Amino acid sequence: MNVKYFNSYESMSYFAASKLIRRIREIKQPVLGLATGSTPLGLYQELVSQHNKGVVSFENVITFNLDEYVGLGDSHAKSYKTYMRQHLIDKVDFNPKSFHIPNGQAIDLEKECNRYESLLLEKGPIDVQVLGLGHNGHIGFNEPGTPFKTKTHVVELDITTREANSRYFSSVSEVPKRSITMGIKSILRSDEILLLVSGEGKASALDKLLSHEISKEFPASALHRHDAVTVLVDQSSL
Ligand SMILES: N[C@@H]1[C@@H](O)[C@H](O)[C@@H](COP(=O)(O)O)O[C@@H]1O
Repeated sequence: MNVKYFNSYESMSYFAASKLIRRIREIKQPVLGLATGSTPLGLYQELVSQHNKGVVSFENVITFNLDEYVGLGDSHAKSYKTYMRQHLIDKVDFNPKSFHIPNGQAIDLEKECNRYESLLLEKGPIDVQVLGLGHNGHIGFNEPGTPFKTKTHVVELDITTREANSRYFSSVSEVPKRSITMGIKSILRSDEILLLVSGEGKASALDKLLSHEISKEFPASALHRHDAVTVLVDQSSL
């Protein structure tokens, strides 16, 4: 695990964007794994800005998002699908058919998880997977206790996760109780992983990760089982 420290959120985001752009230009049909939350917003802003300058095209890029809330989808302002459209997909020359995200409104959630996992296997492996870090060490929505062998599955969200994410909703009771997330196994299949760490209160999660203790009680520790992980730390925010 390679760890890089940055003095500002902007420099971390710029570095991450440059890395993705390099890969997009190297590979004929790049497959990116994307995250939501506050952390990657600067990265997406930088990708859009570089696209507007003509530095990068997303025409041939395929993307897979990590997760989606159960019950939310196209028409909901707080769905991760809407987030991705607002911050990246609708702002660049992206082929909408190449953007994949679990369908949180599927009637049969188990079937939806299997469909998403099969699609990942068919179109993958993911060339670069972007991750954020939850305060409790979650990656995607893989909460503490998730076995490392899990594939795309339905999760009961921790109350601490719902509270942390309630800032996007009018109250914590509006935050869905479940989500669909790529599993830890699905994430570890990626060729390369970029874990972005930014935000108040993330210092203890980062310390835990860097202690190298591997435990399913701290999902991000599974990343020690992958040999191409870079952790980008925005020191100014911790
Ligand atoms: N499901 C998302 C994760 O994909 C995200 O990486 C993490 C950190 O969020 P933030 O970047 O807002 O701190 O928590 C959320 O719940």
